[in-house]
Amino acid sequence: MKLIILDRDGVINHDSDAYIKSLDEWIPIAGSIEAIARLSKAGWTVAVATNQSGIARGYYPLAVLEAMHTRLRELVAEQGGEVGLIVQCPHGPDDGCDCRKPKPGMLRQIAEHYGVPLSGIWFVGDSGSDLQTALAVDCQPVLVKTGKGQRTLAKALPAGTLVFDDLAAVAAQLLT
Ligand SMILES: O=P(O)(O)OC[C@@H](O)[C@H]1O[C@@H](OP(=O)(O)O)[C@@H](O)[C@@H](O)[C@@H]1O
Ligand SMILES: [Mg+2]
Ligand SMILES: [Zn+2]
Repeated sequence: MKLIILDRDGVINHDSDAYIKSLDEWIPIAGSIEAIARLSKAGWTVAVATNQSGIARGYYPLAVLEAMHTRLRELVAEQGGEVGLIVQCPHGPDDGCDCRKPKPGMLRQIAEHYGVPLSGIWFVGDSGSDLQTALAVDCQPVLVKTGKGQRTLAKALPAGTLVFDDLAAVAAQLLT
């Protein structure tokens, strides 16, 4: 199966250093919804792995997070595509969970859900933590320049990291 895993904030939707705390603040990055729909219609399974420590920090309730993901699914469905499994880590940095990136627990959960190995699967993110998460389970680290991507680019990247302007460019590469 053709599986790609996406980080959410800074890849699918705009990110903020003040967290994305409401449905109104959840704004898709130009081309990202269409990119997910294009991949999906071409037979790709598009999963999402997202840290959401704002839950643990009390910035927004789980219901708001779920409303954002419902909106994502609706927008992609309007383009004829569908979003696969969305996995989130609601924990804080000090909670010692196994799912908060750069730990690879969410990627492992997605792989187990679909019954596929993770090796070589593209994991698309905007932060260094996303790249480290990919490397931890032999995924292909992919950086986009949206969100925190430019900041991440300013530092050394792991060898072999693929870099694209945005998710639309990632999809264009995979669909050529
Ligand atoms: O990029 P993904 O994983 O989808 O989501 C990132 C968000 O959960 C937030 O993660 C926070 O990091 P801390 O969780 O406070 O270290 C900050 O980077 C926020 O700017 C950001 O909105
Ligand atoms: Mg991100
Ligand atoms: Zn967690």
